Amino acid sequence: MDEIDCSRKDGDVEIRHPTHPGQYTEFGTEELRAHYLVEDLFAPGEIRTVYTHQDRMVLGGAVPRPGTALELSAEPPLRSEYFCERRELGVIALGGGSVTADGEEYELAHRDCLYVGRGTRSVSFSSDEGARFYLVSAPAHTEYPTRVARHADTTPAELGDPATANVRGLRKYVHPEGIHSCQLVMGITELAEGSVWNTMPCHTHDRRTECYLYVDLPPEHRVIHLLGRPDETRHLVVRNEQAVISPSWSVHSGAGTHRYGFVWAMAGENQDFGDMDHVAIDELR
Ligand SMILES: O=C(O)C(=O)C[C@H](O)C(=O)CO
Ligand SMILES: [Zn+2]
Repeated sequence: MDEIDCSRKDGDVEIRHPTHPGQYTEFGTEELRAHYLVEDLFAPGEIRTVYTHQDRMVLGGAVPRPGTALELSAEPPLRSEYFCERRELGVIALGGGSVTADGEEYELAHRDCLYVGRGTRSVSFSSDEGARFYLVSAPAHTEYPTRVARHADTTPAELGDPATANVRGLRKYVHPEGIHSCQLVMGITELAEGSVWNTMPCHTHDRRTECYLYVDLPPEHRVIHLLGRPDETRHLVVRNEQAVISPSWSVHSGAGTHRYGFVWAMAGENQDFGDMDHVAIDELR
């Protein structure tokens, strides 16, 4: 296959084009990574963003230096005056810091979530503790209030079993019974010590794109993330704080060489968490 331009830049934003489920089977390791893996979202003193045409989600990382706030701007691909002019934004703090939205400061502890509604003109990030902020945005048709969900106040759904090495707690932050949004559904799943599998048995969801950001993985460890159609899977070897974009036709599951957690975020046709196309383990190939 000819080399393809799968991650061009527009301004400072990396652009990812959608792929057809017939294409990825022809991809080698580098093309798989260039299409589906987001490797370097977090850099000191920068806000980095990746615009995927999969449900037009934007993934980002903001890493403010102590004493200097970083302001989120509307980069050229958005063709808008300010970032949230037509978009909503979910933020997960990785470390303690604050987000200021239209002059209101929200203090976030590690793993807290801030939802920023459409129409918010200014959003900035600051931290004296070296926090990283993970950003996920989707187009929004109306305005919902900006709100915080605290990790400490959210009761996780307990999933999995020690016998299948997939004991994990799933916290929902942005969802129809929690923080209201137009499209975004977002939360965090944390594996128990000794568990390594996420989202197995796995699923696709034909009506949404889903992105995972892996966290809590020591530098020398990796997650083997499964993607592709259930009957023809491929894998990505993923480091800590790297993200994976899963098209609607792709499974999204993984096993780590160590316990870890991951931020999951979806956008698309509906917000029904249970709207999954389940795949039995014996259907996987
Ligand atoms: O551990 C899990 O299972 C998950 O966290 C699943 C994701 O939330 C997901 O894929 C939702 O569609
Ligand atoms: Zn899913």
